[in-house]
Amino acid sequence: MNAPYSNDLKQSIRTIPDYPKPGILFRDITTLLGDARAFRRAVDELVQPVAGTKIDKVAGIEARGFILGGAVAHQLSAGFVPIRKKGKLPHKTASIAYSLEYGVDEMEVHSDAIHAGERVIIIDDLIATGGTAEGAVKLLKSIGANVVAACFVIDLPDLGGAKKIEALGVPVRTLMTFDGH
Ligand SMILES: O=P(O)(O)OC[C@H]1O[C@H](OP(=O)(O)OP(=O)(O)O)[C@H](O)[C@@H]1O
Ligand SMILES: Nc1ncnc2[nH]cnc12
Repeated sequence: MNAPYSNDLKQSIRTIPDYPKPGILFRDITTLLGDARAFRRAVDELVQPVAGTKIDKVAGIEARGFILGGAVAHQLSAGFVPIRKKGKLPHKTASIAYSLEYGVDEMEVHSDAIHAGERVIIIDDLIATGGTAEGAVKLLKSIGANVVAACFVIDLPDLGGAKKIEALGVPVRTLMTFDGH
């Protein structure tokens, strides 16, 4: 199901040891974003599995999912829905607590961001434990979304996140994997 990726794309990711906590290998996409060809290629590959299908909205997860998700939404001629950290959205929200590889947090979405039954894809840069993406799936479903896919540039398969999301009935697409974490 996952798209083949070029070594070039994988090589455009920078790894920072012990950030933000000791023991974490942080996979930094700013180097991919700063490389025009890699950025375009990543967006094209994220779009490719759903191109030609009806996608009403792209939901991007703060913060790195905003950069990729905005570009994907534009390419699909879909709307964009921000899923934000607690306290940042001005109107009525739905919220959910979640845990991720290096912490716990709470995310929110505007309650009226989705019309019932709209077909939505989730975009983020990376899936690790899947806690963040699981929260996003549950949050979007709670406001009426039909979540048809969750798409990430990077999968850390040792942490099991992609399997967690597939178990919720949402297909997962990723462009590359990094073993270890
Ligand atoms: O699969 P998980 O273990 O849940 O981790 C993945 C999440 O962690 C990172 O975001 P982070 O919370 O660091 O936020 P940021 O994009 O604002 O830096 C990443 O962009 C994903 O959203
Ligand atoms: N290892 C990692 N690198 C970058 N972002 C992350 N989010 C969760 N785990 C991460």
